Amino acid sequence: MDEDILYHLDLGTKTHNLPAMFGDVKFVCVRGSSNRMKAFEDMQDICTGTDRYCMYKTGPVLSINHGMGIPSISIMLHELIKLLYYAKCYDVTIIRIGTSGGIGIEPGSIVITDTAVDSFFKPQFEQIILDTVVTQNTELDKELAEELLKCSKEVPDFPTLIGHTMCTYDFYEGQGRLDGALCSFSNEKKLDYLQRAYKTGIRNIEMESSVFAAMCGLCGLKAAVVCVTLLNRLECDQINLPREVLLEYQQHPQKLISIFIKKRLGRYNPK
Ligand SMILES: O=P(O)(O)O[C@@H]1C[C@H](O)[C@@H](CO)O1
Ligand SMILES: O=c1cc[nH]c(=O)[nH]1
Repeated sequence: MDEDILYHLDLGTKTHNLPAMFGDVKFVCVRGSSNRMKAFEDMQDICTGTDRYCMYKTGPVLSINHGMGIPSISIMLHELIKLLYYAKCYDVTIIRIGTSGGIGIEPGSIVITDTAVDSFFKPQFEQIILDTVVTQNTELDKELAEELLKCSKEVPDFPTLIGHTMCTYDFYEGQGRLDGALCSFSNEKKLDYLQRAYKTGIRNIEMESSVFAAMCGLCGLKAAVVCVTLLNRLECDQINLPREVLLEYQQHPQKLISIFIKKRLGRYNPK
């Protein structure tokens, strides 16, 4: 294309010098909400002309939010990956830092995803392209997951593990919840489903990992998904912890990723 407008990011190849703005990026942290982004970086939003996404950059670290669910993160990833390409970035590591519902593990734990699975526990993402269902691979980078697990030894105050992550299209019935506006199954059916999920190695549920793994894999980006669990779905559906506790939990993956980045940059000084 003579010109490419990254519409949802309010950036473009003719209006912005993308290599000058982003050429040194080595780490991209993506997360759901823009507020959480603000807590991460006290910086000027790069995507000022749009309220779809917010983006902040500190040296080699780019942070961007992706909203909720597969369609929202997918749009952001298309434009972000093109941005990295136009900026001539190389050796980029991309990490989704998120929240999730845990299965059979203590709330506050971190799950580093090895493979994202769908609601049938299959390690795949079904993308509809034109009128064809295209099945894409959802495995994440194993070495990166191990490196992150190693970094977690520096933050022993919360358990961290590697496991499968189930990615759904909905927060309520789609995640086997009984507390939505619609509720079409029994508590027994719900527990049977979640226990079967646990037996296949699934340790948490969220709503973006499958398309994230698939798109990053297809584009050759080393990617990881690191989510804190806010509740144990074998015990409840409602997220009923006090706001302060939830905010503290959300810091867990952030602390881990900050150690990981500092270590990679040779700037980690354990206290
Ligand atoms: O934005 P985060 O990482 O918290 O994402 C999870 C999955 C859904 O987008 C959202 C539902 O509460 O939480
Ligand atoms: O249960 C949960 C908690 C956070 N995010 C989800 O998608 N599910």
